[in-house]
Amino acid sequence: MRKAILLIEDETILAKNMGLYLEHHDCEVRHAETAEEGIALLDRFKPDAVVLDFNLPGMDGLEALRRLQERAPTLPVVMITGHGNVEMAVEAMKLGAVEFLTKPVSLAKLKLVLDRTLEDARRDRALDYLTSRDNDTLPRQGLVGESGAIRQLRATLQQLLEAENQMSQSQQSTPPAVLVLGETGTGKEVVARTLHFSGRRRGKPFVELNCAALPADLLESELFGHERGAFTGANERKLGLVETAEGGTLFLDEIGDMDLSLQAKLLKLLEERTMRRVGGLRELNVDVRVIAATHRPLEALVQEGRFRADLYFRLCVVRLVIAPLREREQDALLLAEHFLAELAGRYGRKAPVLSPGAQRRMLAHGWPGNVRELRNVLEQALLMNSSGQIEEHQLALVTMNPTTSVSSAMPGSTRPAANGNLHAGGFPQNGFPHNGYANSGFGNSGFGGLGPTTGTAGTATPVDPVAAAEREVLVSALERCHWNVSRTAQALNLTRDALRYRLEKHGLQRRMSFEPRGPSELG
Ligand SMILES: Nc1ncnc2c1ncn2[C@@H]1O[C@H](COP(=O)(O)OP(=O)(O)OP(=O)(O)O)[C@@H](O)[C@H]1O
Repeated sequence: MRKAILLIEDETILAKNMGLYLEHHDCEVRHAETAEEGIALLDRFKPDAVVLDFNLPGMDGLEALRRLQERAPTLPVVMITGHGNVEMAVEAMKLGAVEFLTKPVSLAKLKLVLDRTLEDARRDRALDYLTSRDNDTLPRQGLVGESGAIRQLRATLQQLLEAENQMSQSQQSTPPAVLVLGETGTGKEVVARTLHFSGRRRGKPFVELNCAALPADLLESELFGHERGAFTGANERKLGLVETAEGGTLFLDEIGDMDLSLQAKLLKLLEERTMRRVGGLRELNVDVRVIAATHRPLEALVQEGRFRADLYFRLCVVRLVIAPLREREQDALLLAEHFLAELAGRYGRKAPVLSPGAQRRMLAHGWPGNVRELRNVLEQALLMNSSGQIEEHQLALVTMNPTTSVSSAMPGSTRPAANGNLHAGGFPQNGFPHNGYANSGFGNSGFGGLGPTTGTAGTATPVDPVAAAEREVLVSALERCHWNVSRTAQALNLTRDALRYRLEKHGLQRRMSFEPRGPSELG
């Protein structure tokens, strides 16, 4: 991306040379001969950095620096002066100048300084973003649940936190790695966040990365960063997430999917507290606490040679296992109450209660998608409900086709996956699963309460209960949002395209066209 650089320099030849050089290196440059002119350019040009001369006609460089800082406190300013002006340089640094160059200016050095300055600014912005996002997504109540398994987990977390607090400052202060195991949706990330935000590192970044989401080479550069020119396309030096998490926590989700070659680098990080950027020559010291999680049986992966045993043992210094929801059924109703209150608040409604029938249904369900599934089912039920009481038939609990297996079964699961249920998934972007359920007994699962749903042409085709539920959710949300597509998509957490696809599927777009806003919204 081209960087915007504002030069405030009254020496025309120097300014021209700097401008040409920077433009040649993919910068967009504006030049002002006085501080007043430069400050006036700020709003229009919105520079990424300013190069400011000390000795300017009119307002001098220090005063200009003060004004620039007032107007744009995070804007990096590089100062330029003649030789020997040490006092002024010190003053400028105190005022927040990021760098100081003396005349004659080496253009290559100026470029290096700007590169570094802009990279630091990028990292600061990333940290600000991560911190604000963490504050937004921090679970307010931590782990909800009163089952023996959750109480035990909370007690272990408490012990861990106390042990960390007692680590004396003189000792190696990076706490040991933690491995969190549990089926998908059991709350592994909640545990990781609880450890970070309740511990000594809470003021530092919590950085998460899903190791299954990227191919190995991208993952490596994402984690460890790279030097400029390390590979084709590496036009700039980039800091990795390990460095971004300095002083804080790196949460590596789906660690079981990490490539073997990268596992070696991670082991080095854990053992020696050092890392090297891709294409870099220097070992860098880092202080990052690693929390890794997976729904896969890591022990089995070790035996198969797909996960390094030494890394496994290093990660296992603290090993936390979260029981699946079906093994702590009593938590289901507590979690339901918690989510209904939270979601009702979000949708600006009064929290509904669960009817006795709905409670029984929830207690009998297998929850293969665990707490995430429970939350999604309740969100959907809440959207469909207007009576203040959620009935059994409003819970879209999908029973799994016996031929479909849940890949996430953990060792120790008390119920074979094939007897469980398929993740119902709230309102998936690709729609509710509705193939293959015809013979699965799904029709008896309580959707009858939605009433018969006609097809687009009103023909008496056999009712597909999942499609019926989906249609019901759509209609109810559309009505609440006065058939406004954007607002409905937002309410259902869908993209406009995904919603449009679904409206067409259910023949609902014709109805939209009668609404004044409909056709243009549908695009
Ligand atoms: N005990 C709990 N109390 C409150 N909320 C929970 C609890 N467990 C899970 N959740 C919520 O359930 C959802 C899924 O949890 P989370 O993302 O932590 O699961 P996960 O095990 O990391 O899943 P995955 O393996 O798919 O990454 C989140 O919305 C989370 O806030």
